[in-house]
Amino acid sequence: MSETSPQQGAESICPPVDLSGDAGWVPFDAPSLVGESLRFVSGEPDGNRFRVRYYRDSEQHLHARIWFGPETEGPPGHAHGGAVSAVMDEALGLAAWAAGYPIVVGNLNISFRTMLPLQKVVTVESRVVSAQGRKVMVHGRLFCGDAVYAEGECLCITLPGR
Ligand SMILES: CCCCC/C=C\C/C=C\C/C=C\C/C=C\CCCC(=O)SCCNC(=O)CCNC(=O)[C@H](O)C(C)(C)COP(=O)(O)OP(=O)(O)OC[C@H]1O[C@@H](n2cnc3c(N)ncnc32)[C@H](O)[C@@H]1OP(=O)(O)O
Repeated sequence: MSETSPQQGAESICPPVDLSGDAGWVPFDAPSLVGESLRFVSGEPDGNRFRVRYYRDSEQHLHARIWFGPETEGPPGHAHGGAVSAVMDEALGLAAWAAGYPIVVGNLNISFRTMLPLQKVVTVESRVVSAQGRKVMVHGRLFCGDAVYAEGECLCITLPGR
């Protein structure tokens, strides 16, 4: 039996993708706000899983430009629902942090509206829609052009003492 190298069968790294923002968006430095812990989604900006860049618009709303790579596959040729959920978890939770609320996510509801083809650049837009006591509600939508792939409602709970 011939030996196989761990490299054999590994997918090669996909070429660069354009994650630039819309006119008027300003790059948002997530690690400077929340530290380096967001590696699950944002940790490999040149890899084959997710590639993410965050921006804020002139009204300070957070936007994410995201490429779903081949390693996010669920249904053949399309993104795994957990991959979409992970992106929404990070992007909507980060939107609360960016709005000044030190939170963790307590509840996240995702509606998967359309299957998301792999190797597509999409946008997550988010809005902090309410803040009452420790509860901060953030809504978001993952889309490209007219195609909406997922919508999310994220209940964030502020952490006392932070
Ligand atoms: C990701 C690192 C997190 C570490 C945090 C530390 C430092 C933070 C630093 C950086 C963070 C960086 C980035 C953040 C951005 C994105 C990261 C992605 C987001 C995540 O991936 S984050 C991980 C997943 N997340 C969890 O791992 C949470 C596990 N969980 C808990 O840690 C507790 O469960 C907690 C704290 C949520 C609440 O616990 P608690 O004891 O402090 O407060 P309590 O239970 O009293 O709830 C107070 C009021 O919220 C209502 N409430 C609570 N939970 C609810 C629910 N599920 N549905 C409906 N209402 C709910 C109650 O009903 C009550 O409401 P009322 O006051 O009206 O009665």
